[in-house]
Amino acid sequence: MNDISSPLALKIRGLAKTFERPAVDGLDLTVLGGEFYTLLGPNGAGKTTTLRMVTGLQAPDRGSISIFGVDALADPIGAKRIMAWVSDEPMLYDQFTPMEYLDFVAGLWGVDPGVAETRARELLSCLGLAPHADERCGPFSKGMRQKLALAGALVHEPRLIILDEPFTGLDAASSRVVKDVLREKVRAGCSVIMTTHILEVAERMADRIGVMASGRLIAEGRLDELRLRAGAGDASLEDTFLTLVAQEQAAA
Ligand SMILES: Nc1ncnc2c1ncn2[C@@H]1O[C@H](COP(=O)(O)OP(=O)(O)OP(=O)(O)O)[C@@H](O)[C@H]1O
Repeated sequence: MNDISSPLALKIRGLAKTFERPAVDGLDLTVLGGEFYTLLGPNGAGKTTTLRMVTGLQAPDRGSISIFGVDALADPIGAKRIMAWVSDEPMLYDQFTPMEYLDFVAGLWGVDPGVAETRARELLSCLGLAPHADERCGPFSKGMRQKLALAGALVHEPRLIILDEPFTGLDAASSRVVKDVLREKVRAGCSVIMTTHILEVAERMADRIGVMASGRLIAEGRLDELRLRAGAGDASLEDTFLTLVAQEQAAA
């Protein structure tokens, strides 16, 4: 049952997926409207599998996923209309120029062509791709492709933006630009959930940080709350994170 007045950007309950072993193991996770949420965890913790289930790329074994009150399992198209997914290996059409790509993606979402063109130019400008707007994407660098994928994900003005490792392979200038665009989106009321291994990004950008291990959320909160939880005093996020994961492994 959809409840589109829900203030929760993302509500995951009892989510589970097993491959050879459980990858996501009864996960409960909530992202508030207007919140920047960062998901941390060691390799294999189940972060990407979680996001792939949220975006409909992987079917869960059990559990529920609601996006602003839209049941993402019962109404995947309704859910996709209000979210964006940026994977760590974006698929682009090499023969398209950025403007053609954005026009194509906007068309899939039924965005009015005039509106789409304005948005496309704004996004390319914000992301520093305006000088390449009419060049074919084929020879683009990884960073340029990553930024164009982000533009493509934002062209239908989603309310929830989901990113898997968006800063991997970006140089300092590109990282800054992507951070600025995401911050601006959150200022405008969007919600973001993002995985990263770059703890400094989580520390600087996240309203709340969730730490996953073995398919479950083992800790969640603001950095000061996580420090308290880890008994880590004024330790860095890296120390706090490593302490939390070690505590979980010791308890397992
Ligand atoms: N399609 C798949 N088939 C089999 N096993 C899979 C598949 N996808 C993920 N897994 C397994 O599920 C577990 C969780 O993987 P996942 O990619 O979700 O972790 P992650 O936290 O994103 O890790 P990383 O930080 O390394 O990206 C791992 O053990 C992984 O090998």
